[in-house]
Amino acid sequence: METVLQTYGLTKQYGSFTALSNLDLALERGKIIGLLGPNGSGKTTFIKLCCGLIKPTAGDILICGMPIGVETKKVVSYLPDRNFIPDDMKVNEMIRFFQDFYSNFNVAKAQDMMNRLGINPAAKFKTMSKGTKEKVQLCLVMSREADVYLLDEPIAGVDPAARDYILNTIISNYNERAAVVISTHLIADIEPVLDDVVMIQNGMLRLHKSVDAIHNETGKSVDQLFREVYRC
Ligand SMILES: Nc1ncnc2c1ncn2[C@@H]1O[C@H](COP(=O)(O)OP(=O)(O)OP(=O)(O)O)[C@@H](O)[C@H]1O
Repeated sequence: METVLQTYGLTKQYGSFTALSNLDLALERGKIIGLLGPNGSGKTTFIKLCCGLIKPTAGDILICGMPIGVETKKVVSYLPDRNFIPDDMKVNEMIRFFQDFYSNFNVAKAQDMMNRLGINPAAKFKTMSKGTKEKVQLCLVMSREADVYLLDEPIAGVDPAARDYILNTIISNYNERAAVVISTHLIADIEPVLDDVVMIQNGMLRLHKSVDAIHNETGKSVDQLFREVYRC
């Protein structure tokens, strides 16, 4: 399987605090990868580094063989852990904005996903509930034909029925040449769609394994293993 995202000795310090330490990771195309770890373990830091929003203190990241820059931003689709749509913008305006901004944005796909989720394209963002806002933003991000999707806590506020639809349809039906990285604490919900798991702790890589290997080697679910590894 071809590597699409690779890090070598990736380290990020905020002042004297080390948030990520010497991370060597290779993520493959065609995989949905759960990025797991307790609060403050470095998940968002990792995602922001891969998006080019912050710069590493040391180490390198290659996406599709390229260092982080303009070219990687074209092939990385990023869902931040906070709202990115201006309050007064309507959904259909945001779709046009994405269309203008990203050459790889598939308008029909976005409209279809939003239609299935019952989202009113004429609604202003500020009038929507927390969960609906998350759905709109995820639909936009997943409608880009990207090589790497980086989703930071994508469905924390979404109700369980919509969560199933999102996981089974939107996240599972991504471009098969891509890798989808999902940072989440909703492990039991997301586990059925995951291929691989990356666990980090105090900014260090704790485990990178396929979900099947975890099941076979430990007889445990990822959720059970997580609770054991990170027991307080
Ligand atoms: N801009 C910053 N300045 C200083 N410290 C920071 C900054 N951003 C993050 N940190 C620290 O780096 C560590 C990792 O933060 P990060 O947000 O990557 O964790 P996380 O795994 O995403 O956490 P959570 O699960 O709570 O979202 C934390 O200790 C955090 O306080």
